[in-house]
Amino acid sequence: MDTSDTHAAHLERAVAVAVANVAADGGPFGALLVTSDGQVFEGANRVTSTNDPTAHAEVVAIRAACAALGTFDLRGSVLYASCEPCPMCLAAGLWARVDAIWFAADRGDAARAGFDDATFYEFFAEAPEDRSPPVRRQRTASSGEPFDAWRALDSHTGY
Ligand SMILES: Nc1nc2[nH]cnc2c(=O)[nH]1
Repeated sequence: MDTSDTHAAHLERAVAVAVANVAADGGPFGALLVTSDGQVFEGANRVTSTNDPTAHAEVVAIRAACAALGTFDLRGSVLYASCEPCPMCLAAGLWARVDAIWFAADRGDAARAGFDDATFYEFFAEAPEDRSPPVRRQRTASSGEPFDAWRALDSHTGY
């Protein structure tokens, strides 16, 4: 059973990864993915160094764990982040099926350092028709075909 000391120790490490990443010209974000058997996978923000806007610390940690473990399902794992996950990272944690997410600093702290995490949460709080940039549906004749093909295939790998 994880104690609050365990969570604090993992968060301290995520924060240390974030601080070290600043000196390496990366964003001030670090994350740890800890599996149920205690394996630890670290991620540091790599957005500017790899020209990848999705390379947030949490996503980097999830990708490292999935690549090393050979799975897309991290059930039983816990994601620790130096800062509250942005909506993308939160969704990545959901898709990875992690059991819990813990964070240290919050979206307000990130905003004070010039990051848009809080702004992007506000995007989802807006009514869909008021969101900017707009996200609009355009039905097409073939839009159902991918799901038809998926349902028709007995051997598909669900996730
Ligand atoms: N939590 C988090 N927020 C961010 N905002 C910009 N980059 C990041 C990141 O790597 N992690």
